[in-house]
Amino acid sequence: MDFVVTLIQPADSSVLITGGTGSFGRTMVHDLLREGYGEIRVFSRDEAKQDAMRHDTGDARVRYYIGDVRDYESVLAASRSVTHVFHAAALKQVPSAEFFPMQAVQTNIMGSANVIRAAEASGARSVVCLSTDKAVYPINAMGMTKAVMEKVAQAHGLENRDASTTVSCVRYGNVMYSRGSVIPLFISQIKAGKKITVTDPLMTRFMMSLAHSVDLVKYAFESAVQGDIFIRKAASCTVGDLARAVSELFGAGPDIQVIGTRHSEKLYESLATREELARAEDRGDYFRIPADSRDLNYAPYFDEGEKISPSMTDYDSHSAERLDVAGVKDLLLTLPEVRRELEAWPV
Ligand SMILES: O=c1ccn([C@@H]2O[C@H](COP(=O)(O)OP(=O)(O)O[C@H]3O[C@H](CO)[C@H](O)[C@H](O)[C@H]3O)[C@@H](O)[C@H]2O)c(=O)[nH]1
Repeated sequence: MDFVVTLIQPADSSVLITGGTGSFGRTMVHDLLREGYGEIRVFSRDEAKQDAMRHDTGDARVRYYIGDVRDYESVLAASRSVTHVFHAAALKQVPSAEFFPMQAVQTNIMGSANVIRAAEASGARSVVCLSTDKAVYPINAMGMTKAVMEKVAQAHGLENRDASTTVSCVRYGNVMYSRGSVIPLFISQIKAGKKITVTDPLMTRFMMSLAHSVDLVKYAFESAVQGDIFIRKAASCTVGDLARAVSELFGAGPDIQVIGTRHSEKLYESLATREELARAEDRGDYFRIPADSRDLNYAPYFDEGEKISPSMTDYDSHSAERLDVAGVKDLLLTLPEVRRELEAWPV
């Protein structure tokens, strides 16, 4: 059978971004506008953030939809005739998901199922769902609900072999300088003349720039097959080295106070398990983890295992390429936000 590949031109595409007013959404909108996309729909709950974004962006190709992923009708209304969906809406703060796990279930699991169902009902070609390293061996409700979101995304193709919408996921590490994260916190502590609060100097995290996370979503968007999970390889660092790098850049201390590990956080994060890596494709900057394509007949799950080399290990932030203090400083200086903070700070 011959396959006819029809390439959709950006100008003929209509993209929906759920959670579109967040850092990812705003960056993606600007990228898509630059690439000449015909219509971009920003879907979110907060009218004030949409209003601010409308003023900043000032482009009639961007349309704004108020709604909540928990409400199927509101997602469906925003999905009509879209060609692609980027699903970024989530409850992603670890503590709030711990306090209110059912809220995380409703947004991250039920909401994601609604987004996928609405995309399929609208004939969209693809959905890319944003996940996190905290979904791998999850210990907190945010990670657990994101892990189930990944399963829901993969079940879409398993349950319906003729599905017209390709659903994939991407897993992020920590996005540097994202709202409420540790880098802006360290900078504000230095600027206020306070000690830098470090949980555990030996704790490690994957460091990703926002630009790299947008690249990862675009990569999935361009190359995903039903049920794929994509990971972008990233370097990691210890929190102690991160604190030292920020202090040196801002000409401070280092004046560090060790406060201890917070509830529901891990010493290190994993972007992929050894079992996933055993069937993953190494694509240079990325790993592609294909979905388990055994059918819904239970027998193959019990009778057909995979041989995995004993030398295969997880891809985690303890064993990944490790940046030293100089390397972290170089990476920090690639971030426009950090450069802006430095310009406004007399070192
Ligand atoms: O005062 C602090 C706060 C944090 N940390 C450490 O800095 C690292 C990063 O902490 P962040 O709070 O920036 O990030 P988390 O890994 O806890 O979680 C982040 O990434 C998640 C996705 O993986 C969610 O997006 C979440 O909202 C976001 O904060 C962690 O090792 C943490 O222990 C400190 O040393 N001192």
